Amino acid sequence: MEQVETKEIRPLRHGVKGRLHIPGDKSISHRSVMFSALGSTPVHITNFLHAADCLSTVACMRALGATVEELGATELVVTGNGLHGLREPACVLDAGNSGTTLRLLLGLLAPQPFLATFTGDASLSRRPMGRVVKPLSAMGAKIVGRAQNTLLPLTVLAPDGKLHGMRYESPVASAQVKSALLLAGMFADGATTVVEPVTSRDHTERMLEAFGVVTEKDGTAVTIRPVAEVQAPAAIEVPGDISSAAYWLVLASLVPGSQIVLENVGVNETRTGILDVLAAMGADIVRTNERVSGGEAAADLVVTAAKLHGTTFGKDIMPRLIDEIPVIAVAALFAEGDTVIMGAGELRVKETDRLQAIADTFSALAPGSVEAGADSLVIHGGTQLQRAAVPSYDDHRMAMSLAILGAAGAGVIIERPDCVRISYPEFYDTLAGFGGE
Ligand SMILES: O=C(O)C1=C[C@@H](OP(=O)(O)O)[C@@H](O)[C@H](O)C1
Ligand SMILES: C=C(OP(=O)(O)O)C(=O)O
Repeated sequence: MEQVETKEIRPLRHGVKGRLHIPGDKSISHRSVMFSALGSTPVHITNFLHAADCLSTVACMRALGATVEELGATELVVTGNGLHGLREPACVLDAGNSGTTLRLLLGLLAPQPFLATFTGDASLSRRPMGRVVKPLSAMGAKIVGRAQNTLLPLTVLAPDGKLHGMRYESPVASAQVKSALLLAGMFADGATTVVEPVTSRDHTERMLEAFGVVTEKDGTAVTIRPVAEVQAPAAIEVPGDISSAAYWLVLASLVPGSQIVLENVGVNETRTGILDVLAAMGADIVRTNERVSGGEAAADLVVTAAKLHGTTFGKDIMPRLIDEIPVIAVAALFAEGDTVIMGAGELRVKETDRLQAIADTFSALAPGSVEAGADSLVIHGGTQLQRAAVPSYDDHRMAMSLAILGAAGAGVIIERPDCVRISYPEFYDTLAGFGGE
């Protein structure tokens, strides 16, 4: 029988204390390298997220002709060959586990006068790409692939002339869809507008502005016009990732006696849904040292343990906390009363089906604690916990959320734990520093 790697997380015996550096934001790190590759002057990127997903983006951009120098693990200098300077890659582009790499690059490569083929890992090969291929094809892109051009492997061919700008009403609130179309729209023959049901994270719009490209916002609609060139900034400082800070926000809230300071966390309001939900649950989180860098807001977050109670939220806040649902579900498990999460269907098409994964693992660790619907979860707080072995589903956010559940509760054994390398390689070391291993 195949030996499955496991990691045991023990219950913490005391509160967590101290100051933590939070690794760079994943979304902003991807964009910093992609957009710098479109300029013609060097961009010095600091606090870059040195994790597998962003390294997939670095490898793809190198294959497309950009120069990426690594001054250190989290410090890069990226130099492009101008807006029209990407070149045909000599190899297949591997997006690994990263939906952001694949969807944004489909948009960026759709207008280019060359061929590129994408592959990815087993998880990415199951995720839906029709949501970007369909609108890009309507703009004139030629993208072919498995399952009627909706699944990896996918090949982007040179289009016949320029793509056509268009107005697209997206059925999903997705920054990856929006960003793919805005990037393609830079090279189109007219304006491109993306309308979302609810506004998704706006890092693309903010970083484009730092590159001298203005987008126009009108409600949930964003418009980009054709661009002749971009002016790369000399430097980009990536703030800490609130999606990584989320694990410590929940752990310190749950374990009595805790107080920690999470340094330099990105608090762009399209990302701070978790702060609003935890506040509604009674958490004690205070922002200090608020500042803005490169158009992105950041702050230190001071978290003190508090008694949490259940809450209800739905689709309007979902894009602002989409990746934090697994760890919010952990907070709900320790809260008093029920938490109801609605409009969360997008979780079914992430690295794994996260609604099913939460339902199955919580049922093993706290039998009877969760009911999953088609796009909803009800979590019964205060359910009796037990130690058990549970799979990570090779999903970094599931592995980290389960580790927090075990550390704050009765312990846990995580099968296939190493997927945390996707977004937070030092996660287990940090948890061990708190006594959780
Ligand atoms: O644009 C981005 O950087 C991301 C957008 C979100 O995905 P969707 O666009 O699919 O919602 C999020 O889940 C992902 O982790 C990163
Ligand atoms: C969904 C995620 O990322 P991506 O879509 O880039 O794979 C995530 O990090 O939780």
